[in-house]
Amino acid sequence: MSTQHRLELLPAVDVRDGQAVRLVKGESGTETSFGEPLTAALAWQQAGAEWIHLVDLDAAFGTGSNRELLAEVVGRLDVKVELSGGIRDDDSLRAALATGCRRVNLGTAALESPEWVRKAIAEHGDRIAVGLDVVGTTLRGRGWTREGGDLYEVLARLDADGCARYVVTDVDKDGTLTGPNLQLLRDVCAATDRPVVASGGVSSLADLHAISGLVPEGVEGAIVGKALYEQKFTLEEALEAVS
Ligand SMILES: O=C(O)c1ccccc1N[C@@H]1O[C@H](COP(=O)(O)O)[C@@H](O)[C@H]1O
Repeated sequence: MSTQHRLELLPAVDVRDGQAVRLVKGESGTETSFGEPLTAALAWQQAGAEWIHLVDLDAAFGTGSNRELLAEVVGRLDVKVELSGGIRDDDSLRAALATGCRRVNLGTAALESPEWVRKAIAEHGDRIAVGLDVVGTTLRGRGWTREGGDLYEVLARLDADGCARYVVTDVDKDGTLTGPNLQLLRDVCAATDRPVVASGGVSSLADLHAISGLVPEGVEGAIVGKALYEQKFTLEEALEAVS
């Protein structure tokens, strides 16, 4: 059970081929471009963001890397950064943590390399989060293209390994502006005592109110992407709505 009372908001900056983009359901080829990642991240910082959720989509899809660009973005920001995409081995983890980001989010590695993730959690504590990207209750890895096991079995294993928090994405909601999967968030919170960051589907301030209602159950934060880029509301309004 959480003792925190205000939902944290994490504006998303997803980077593909050097550009800030939004995808629909994480499908490659559905990109809408929103310009320079640094410009987007600085705009969210200027608007009051405490966190930026920064994703290297090329690394997640295995189509390349934006490592230097993302390191530059983290270095130019004064706010906390959750960095993800393609962090799957010692080299990529070392490089990600060396950017100065507050924490990294591991996806595929948590499905395919449990021993390595256990070691990473033991060494880096709460600088490691795990992204649980799900369709129904089946996890997805490798750019959300490959099935990776049962959500609750993997969650139990990660809990036992000491994972500090989870970023839970309903893949079918992501980038659709159709509202978050509140039941999924409730179910995950009921299955773990670790904080949960909600991701996927936020479309309105009412959605943020609804996610805020789950803070007592263990939801700590919410990632907001397309709704901000398509100006469904401003970040200032969102921060006010969850205050
Ligand atoms: O955020 C997306 O839209 C996304 C789409 C497709 C794949 C991954 C995506 N984002 C995040 O990438 C990491 C997982 O990367 P990896 O599996 O560790 O290489 C995770 O945070 C996803 O939510």
